[in-house]
Amino acid sequence: MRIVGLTGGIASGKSTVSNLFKASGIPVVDADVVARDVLKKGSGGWKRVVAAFGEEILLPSREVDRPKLGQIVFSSDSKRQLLNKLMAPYISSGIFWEILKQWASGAKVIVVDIPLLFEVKMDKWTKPIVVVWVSQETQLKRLMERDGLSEEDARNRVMAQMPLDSKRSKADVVIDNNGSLDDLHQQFDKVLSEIRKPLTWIEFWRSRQGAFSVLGSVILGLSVCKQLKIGS
Ligand SMILES: CC(C)(COP(=O)(O)OP(=O)(O)OC[C@H]1O[C@@H](n2cnc3c(N)ncnc32)[C@H](O)[C@@H]1O)[C@@H](O)C(=O)NCCC(=O)NCCS
Ligand SMILES: Nc1ncnc2c1ncn2[C@@H]1O[C@H](COP(=O)(O)OP(=O)(O)OP(=O)(O)O)[C@@H](O)[C@H]1O
Repeated sequence: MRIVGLTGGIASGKSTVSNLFKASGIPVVDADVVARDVLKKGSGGWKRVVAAFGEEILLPSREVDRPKLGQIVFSSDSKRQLLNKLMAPYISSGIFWEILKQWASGAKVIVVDIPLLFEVKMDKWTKPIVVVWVSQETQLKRLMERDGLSEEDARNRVMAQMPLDSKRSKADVVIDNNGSLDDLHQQFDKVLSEIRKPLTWIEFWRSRQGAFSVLGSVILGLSVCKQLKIGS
């Protein structure tokens, strides 16, 4: 099994590339989707975040007012770090379970689409690391167009992440997404051939995917035993 790390900056084009992986039959674990579930009303993450930020971040439905919480955390490093600290355990375990489910269903390659790959140290578990890179000018333009943000709000969100050039320097594979969608598709085809090659044994163990496979086998084995009530 190969766990591919897909990252970039906000609005750099990760979801666009994710959709190309899905269209090629490769399952994608989307960290943003996992993070949304963590904040679902009544969940453990929701309780911790509401306790820390107060009920003013809730809509009348008592679901989190996401734009409002975004405004709070993307304009204050300390509040963003607090949110990350509260949510990180739930996000990491959620990503782990999603990968395990895909692996148990026989997936040979799994892509993890995660904006904060380096920040949450998921880069240790993925190979290759694919970074979708754009210039900051393109990034701000697309972010403002897509989300209807002011330049200040867009810049706050961009500055809340590790600089994209730093991520690019840590990448195994860089997709330059400054061009058209056709240009992106051409680069994607090269990436696809790269990730379909099996990992060498050294890559398998060095990227901790060996450890993941052992851990996943133990957990799956225990859940099968529990279901069959073996050893009870
Ligand atoms: C603050 C929240 C509620 C704002 O929600 P909103 O719907 O407006 O934005 P959304 O979740 O779609 O995020 C848009 C993009 O913002 C960036 N982003 C999100 N959270 C963070 C963060 N903590 N630090 C830096 N960038 C972030 C990502 O590139 C993401 O793709 C939301 O971003 C959130 O819950 N963030 C904390 C969880 C997290 O860290 N998610 C990143 C997964 S690795
Ligand atoms: N090559 C391209 N040319 C023009 N527009 C693009 C290109 N790639 C992506 N876009 C557009 O730019 C915006 C951001 O792309 P996308 O949503 O894929 O970024 P993302 O990295 O997933 O963002 P986020 O971090 O918010 O999840 C979208 O509106 C998308 O349609």
